[in-house]
Amino acid sequence: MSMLGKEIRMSRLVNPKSNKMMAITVDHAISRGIAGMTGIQDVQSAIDKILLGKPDAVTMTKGIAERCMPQHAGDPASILMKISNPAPANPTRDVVFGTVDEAIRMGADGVSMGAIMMGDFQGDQIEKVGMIAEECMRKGMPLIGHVYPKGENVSMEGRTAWENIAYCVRSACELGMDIVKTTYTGDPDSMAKVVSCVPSSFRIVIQGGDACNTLDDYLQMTRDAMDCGVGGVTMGRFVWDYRDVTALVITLRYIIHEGYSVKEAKELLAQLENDKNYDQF
Ligand SMILES: O=C[C@H](O)COP(=O)(O)O
Repeated sequence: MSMLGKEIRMSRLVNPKSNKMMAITVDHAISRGIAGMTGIQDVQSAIDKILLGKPDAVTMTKGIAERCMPQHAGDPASILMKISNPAPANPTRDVVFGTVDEAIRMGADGVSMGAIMMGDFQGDQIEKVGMIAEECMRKGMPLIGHVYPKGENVSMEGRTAWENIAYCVRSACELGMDIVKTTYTGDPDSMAKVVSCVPSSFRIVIQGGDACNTLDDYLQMTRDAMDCGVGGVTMGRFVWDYRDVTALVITLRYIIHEGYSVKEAKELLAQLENDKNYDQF
């Protein structure tokens, strides 16, 4: 079977210079509600600001893509089509509500789905991922998994334990995903152990929201993750809750793709927030 479709789409998701992927997510409302998600209540505005910062991709559901992306049809950023989410009433079970065909029809370069591991619905989650992975393979579509150890059998501390993160990452690889998005363990040494548990061609990217309290911590986590072998980010809340979304997207892009240190990144961010000269970066 030809892998050309997957290869072409993957090449749009990953920066050729850095070999990292930088995606921003706006897919939170179904699982987290909308009242507390102030940065994406006006989702069109959030997407417009994010795309001005030139990420590689934006993760969203089909309905938001249909309504908010037509005016960005010429933008090089890819759509990652999120086809599942947990509902607040059942937080340990991702429910699939979209299809690979819809993602293809909307011009997406990847399908994104979640799986909550180490909980009551783990078997169901594994089964669904396996089936979507097979369909993605057949249709030439990369599959990005949001795979977290957040089931009933995991304590709050266990959600960032390297053993549990490594289990999620390894499972994603075994189930046929192309990229896994998961939680940062909290330090580069334990994250490097996670990275060592999958073949080097398998890409791990990290989320951001829960892990950090301050801007410094967030930038440092991103720098450390890139340095210990993590293959990119798919970040949401911290980015679109920031007072200058476009400036932070550009700053993260310079950490991820241009190798900026935290110090260089903070200088760039200050300059961008002051001058608003986004188009020069
Ligand atoms: O897709 C949503 C992610 O799980 C959350 O990303 P975030 O933690 O950076 O908001």
